[in-house]
Amino acid sequence: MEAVLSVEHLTKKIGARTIVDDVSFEVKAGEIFGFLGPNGAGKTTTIRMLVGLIRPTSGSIVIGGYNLQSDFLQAIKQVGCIVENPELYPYLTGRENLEHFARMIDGIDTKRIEEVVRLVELDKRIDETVKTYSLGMRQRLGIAQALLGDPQLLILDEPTNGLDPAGIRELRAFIRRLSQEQSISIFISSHILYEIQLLCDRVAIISHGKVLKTAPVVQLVGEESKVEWSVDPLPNAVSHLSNLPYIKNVEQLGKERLMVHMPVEKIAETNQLLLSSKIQVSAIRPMNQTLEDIFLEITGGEGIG
Ligand SMILES: Nc1ncnc2c1ncn2[C@@H]1O[C@H](COP(=O)(O)OP(=O)(O)OP(=O)(O)O)[C@@H](O)[C@H]1O
Repeated sequence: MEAVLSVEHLTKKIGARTIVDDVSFEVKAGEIFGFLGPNGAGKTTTIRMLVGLIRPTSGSIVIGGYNLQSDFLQAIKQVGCIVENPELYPYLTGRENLEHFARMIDGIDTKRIEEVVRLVELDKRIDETVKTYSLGMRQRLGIAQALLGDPQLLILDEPTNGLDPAGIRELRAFIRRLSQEQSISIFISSHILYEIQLLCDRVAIISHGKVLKTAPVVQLVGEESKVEWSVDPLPNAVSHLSNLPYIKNVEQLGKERLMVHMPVEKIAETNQLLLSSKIQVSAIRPMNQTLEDIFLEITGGEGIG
């Protein structure tokens, strides 16, 4: 699949500190790509480089085939973004805000404004002042503004920050619809693992300025599973399970309960084996592994900030 954004060996040093350290990843056409890391990991600094707000110390950024360093204007035309909060004028209406930003981009007519308003589903409220909007509506107006120039890539920095759970759900559904209905790739940064897990196709995990892993979300979540087993007698079960090559870890939870790190597809086979060894199995509960667990594993137990 074609890459809409290609980042290679991106590094940003500020003074003696390396804030972004040799970061490489690709965002493919049509995908929702998650950029996941704790506070202070270097996400915003990376995004500020992606949209040309600050210069990389080294490395390259290619957007829609254009190199950001050597072909800045063409490259930047391919991107719509909201870094931190969308900048909106509260005393103007939603439409007036869009008209204002449209004046700064060549070739945006009222038809395009109507289109983006429909896309972000603000038709009914677009002629009201922004100060009457909820935070979720402001976010959507910000996204409308980012979409004005019909970009190939939309970059959203922590878009759910400050939203309530209903607002987060709404924004998630909206982003998914946007990705399905428009030919646009979406890059979302977040420190909320659950968000990325629910929304993204692929994810890069960043910590201390370095990308630790890039993988499809399903692969990450599927790779590692925890299964809780209720067994009796427990010591026999532990010794049998510990000898199986596909079992990574066996943790004792209670007198009869074990948490076993294993592939979900091996549950039936393992159950047979325990039963044939006269071990009673009274319950098997696969736990939903979250990206949080995976993050902790990759970073060797470091918190998520
Ligand atoms: N101009 C700067 N001068 C010095 N340090 C900086 C500068 N900009 C960022 N940093 C530091 O670089 C680190 C990464 O910051 P960045 O904002 O990119 O992280 P982040 O992953 O976006 O986290 P957050 O979600 O908290 O914004 C932080 O420790 C921050 O204090």
